Amino acid sequence: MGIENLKEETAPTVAEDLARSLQELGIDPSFVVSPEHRPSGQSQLESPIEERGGSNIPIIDLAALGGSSQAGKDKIVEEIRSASQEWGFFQVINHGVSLELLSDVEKEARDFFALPLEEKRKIRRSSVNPVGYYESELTKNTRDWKEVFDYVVKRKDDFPSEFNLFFENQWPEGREKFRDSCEKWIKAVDELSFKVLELLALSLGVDPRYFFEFFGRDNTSIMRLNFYAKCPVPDLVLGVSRHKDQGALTVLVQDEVGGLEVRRKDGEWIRVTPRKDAFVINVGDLMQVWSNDLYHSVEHRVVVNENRDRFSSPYFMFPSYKSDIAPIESLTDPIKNPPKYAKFNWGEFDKNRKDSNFKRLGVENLQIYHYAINN
Ligand SMILES: O=C(O)CCC(=O)C(=O)O
Ligand SMILES: [Fe+2]
Repeated sequence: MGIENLKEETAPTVAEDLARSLQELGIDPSFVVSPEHRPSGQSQLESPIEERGGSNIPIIDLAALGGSSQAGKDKIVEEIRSASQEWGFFQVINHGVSLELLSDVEKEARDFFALPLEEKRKIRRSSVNPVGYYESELTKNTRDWKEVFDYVVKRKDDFPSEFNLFFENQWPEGREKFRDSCEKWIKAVDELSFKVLELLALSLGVDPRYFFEFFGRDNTSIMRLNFYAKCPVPDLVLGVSRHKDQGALTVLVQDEVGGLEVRRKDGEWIRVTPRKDAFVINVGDLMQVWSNDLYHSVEHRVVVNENRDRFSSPYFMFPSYKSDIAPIESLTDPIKNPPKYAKFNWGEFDKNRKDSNFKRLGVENLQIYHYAINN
């Protein structure tokens, strides 16, 4: 009995074991996701979705947008409405963005991320300039296993001073090709995102240009290049922890490696099948509010793997900081469908969220449900 007691006292706990292994691997423990949110093993996810009794994220062909058939266009709008309600996510093909541009930007991005850390850190994002390189982003107070490079279409010259922010692109020195590809890339994806914004407006039954006023020259949309290095402990960390995107919509490309997972209505995590010729689009928190909960901003996360690095590039469509956001009046009804959210200012919301990327908070950061009205 005495010997057993001794053993119990000296045997390391699971937590101590984990800490030791991480130290041996040189991994910062702040990457480790709490057990209930860890990825659930790969094998099940890789069996075809139909075999698991499920359906996958809809693929919508945009080819008819360029044609003259009204029926073709109406079909797209209907598919977008249905996907936004059922999934909050869809993929689009025949979107008109050049795949050559994508391969240029991917190659340049991979070369950039391969630079030594001290080089990349010369253009590091800060709490006052939210664009540039960054390697220690927190999602749900856990460090993401990724590196990012963020940039915007143009410098925001007349940015409201009370936010103590300025958006000034920081380009790595001597990499003209990188900068050139990035600039072409954001222009092309920005154009596509406006097309999708029009389709979303139509799908909600409002004027196709309804949302444009929020996305004038002083919009705060951000293009991101993501690099997820291969990881020796993919079961313990996430490339990005579960989260919802806070903007209007996100337009993303991913390479063939895969790892983006979306939480389906039944709670199951569904892997988005990578397609080089597709953009993955999801409606964000603002679309949820505008639609008065007809559409949902859905949780998603990124799983990493042991064997391959992964590249993705999301464009976050964010409005002007002056924008006030509230459910669209014509979609509400005082009796049958009262507004589910109080009006709030995008600038205050986003600034609060940006600050939480830098500070480790004991509580969840600001979410749209904090503006919900309990009818
Ligand atoms: O890399 C991805 O596939 C998704 C990234 C993402 O969800 C995000 O950055 O908000
Ligand atoms: Fe996201």
